[in-house]
Amino acid sequence: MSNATDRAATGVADYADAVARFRLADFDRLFEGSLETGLNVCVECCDRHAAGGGIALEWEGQDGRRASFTFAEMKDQSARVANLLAAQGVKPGDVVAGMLPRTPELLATILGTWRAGAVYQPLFTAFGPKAIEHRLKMSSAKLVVTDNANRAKLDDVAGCPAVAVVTRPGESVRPGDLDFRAETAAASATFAPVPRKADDLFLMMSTSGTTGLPKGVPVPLKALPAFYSYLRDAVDLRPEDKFWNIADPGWAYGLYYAVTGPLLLGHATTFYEGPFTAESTYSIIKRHGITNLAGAPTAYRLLIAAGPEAAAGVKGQLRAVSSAGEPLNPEVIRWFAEHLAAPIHDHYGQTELGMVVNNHHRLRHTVHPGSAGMPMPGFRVAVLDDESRELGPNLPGVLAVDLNNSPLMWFSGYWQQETPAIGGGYYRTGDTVELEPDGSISFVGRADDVITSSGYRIGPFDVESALIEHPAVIEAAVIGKPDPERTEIVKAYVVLAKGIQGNEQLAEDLRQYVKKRLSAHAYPREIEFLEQLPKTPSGKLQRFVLRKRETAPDRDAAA
Ligand SMILES: CC(C)(COP(=O)(O)OP(=O)(O)OC[C@H]1O[C@@H](n2cnc3c(N)ncnc32)[C@H](O)[C@@H]1OP(=O)(O)O)[C@@H](O)C(=O)NCCC(=O)NCCSC(=O)CC(=O)O
Repeated sequence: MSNATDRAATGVADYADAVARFRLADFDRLFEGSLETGLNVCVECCDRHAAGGGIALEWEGQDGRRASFTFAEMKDQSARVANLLAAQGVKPGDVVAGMLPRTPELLATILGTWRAGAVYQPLFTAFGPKAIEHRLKMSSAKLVVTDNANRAKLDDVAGCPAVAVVTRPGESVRPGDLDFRAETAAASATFAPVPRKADDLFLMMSTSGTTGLPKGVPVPLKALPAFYSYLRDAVDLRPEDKFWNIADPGWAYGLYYAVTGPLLLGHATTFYEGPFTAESTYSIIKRHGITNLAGAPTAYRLLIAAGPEAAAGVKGQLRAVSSAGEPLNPEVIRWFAEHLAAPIHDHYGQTELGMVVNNHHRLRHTVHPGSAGMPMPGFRVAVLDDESRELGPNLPGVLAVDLNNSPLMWFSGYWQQETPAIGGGYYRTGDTVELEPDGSISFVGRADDVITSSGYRIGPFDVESALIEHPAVIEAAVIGKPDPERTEIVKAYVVLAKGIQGNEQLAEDLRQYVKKRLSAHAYPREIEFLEQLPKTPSGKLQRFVLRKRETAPDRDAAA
């Protein structure tokens, strides 16, 4: 299939019309293969775009080096990786984990895994051994592809599978590890893509809940039409755009929409390997001529904090900006209009769903500042009360997906776990919202204890478990404390072992402990020492009491 058909789909369209005309079968003509009889994700995201000579990846390293990679080059690389995997005994359906920064080798690993018919599992490079071990155990991954900067974290992982290491110049790999560069250079550049079907998996994600460790989210091939739709209808990715999604492919928004989605549309993606700063972000937008940008509100608020002068150099350059991961403040929308002359739209989704409620850039409907938008065509959502009755406008309830009327829905339950969120014909998101009279959705808050910080979903139980492994800690309770920049920050209340005094040095030790053991992004920025934690008579932790304490107006006076 040529890109011409994809291109014909772009251009502004009426929202109601797009909803009325939605047919799942229309996606068949967008793919080379068929979800019913078999397709290969690497073929759809890479091979079928190779003949046109187009660019698949624009990459910029931490040191300012830049390189472009065509679809044809990535096809070649994917075959070499697939041969490496096959030589290691990886079979279709097996899981291959990647713990790499945003490099060309990361993209080759993802595509090569798909080419072999295997399942790619992301491991965020900020994870520590505890987060890694849980995920590798959960997925039974057969191989981890990483670099030397992250290799040592696997030493403490019980039952770690085989490891392939991507070296930088001058580096070597330790005995027993595979040298990714040497192996792929020596491997054949042909590998027949393995066809898979609608219910076969191609990604294994994880997501945090209130209780227990993160759950596995298996993503089947039938998610591809939903990922395609989001890029086309909400992001409005057009052939002439230069697209950059700032999110890291270690998470859903990055993997679904900085990798899978754009490549499915035959569009180049952009990887910047360095850490986020306002300065580097503006300079990449300028240097790469970015016209279509996606990311989390925290990133946008950090751009705003750098001031209007920093934005002046790219004012008028961004045609469409998409925001996901946290609710977007109306102030950010106003600032982007004034200082960047850019429309920024809020989009709502979850790892379990992909993006489902959006202020679409391509589809015409009213956009209210502060609203999450309208359901993407192919999804029907409802607002439910506690008895799963659908509520009318202006009543708070839980946002749910109507499973019988959502042909794009692909999630059918967590990996090898009960999924109480699914039942009675609905998937309940756990987010509290209100339906507006025009059918749009306004976000109210989270219905459980899950923390939203900087666009990351963080499970309090995960952080509490890491804290109590520290010898000084007896008990811990973790909540999200409202924060103007990061939506919430992780705050921990800690009960110390007998005889140990809480002080700033110990608080810093605990922060570093969680950063190293669990993850660099999930550590408690604030720590308070308490004599005891609020609990029910049966001993159940009452995080809501602590949350109330944080939001009480006289909090500072009382402290
Ligand atoms: C907005 C940001 C760019 C801001 O970056 P910052 O660096 O300021 O903050 P951060 O929260 O990322 O990082 C917190 C700390 O972790 C460190 N850190 C971050 N990444 C790291 C890495 N790869 N390796 C080692 N350390 C790392 C930082 O230096 C920082 O340390 P220190 O604090 O010491 O300085 C980023 O938070 C971001 O990209 N957020 C969006 C996340 C996202 O993609 N969300 C959408 C999908 S969520 C999703 O899909 C999941 C779901 O919803 O289920």
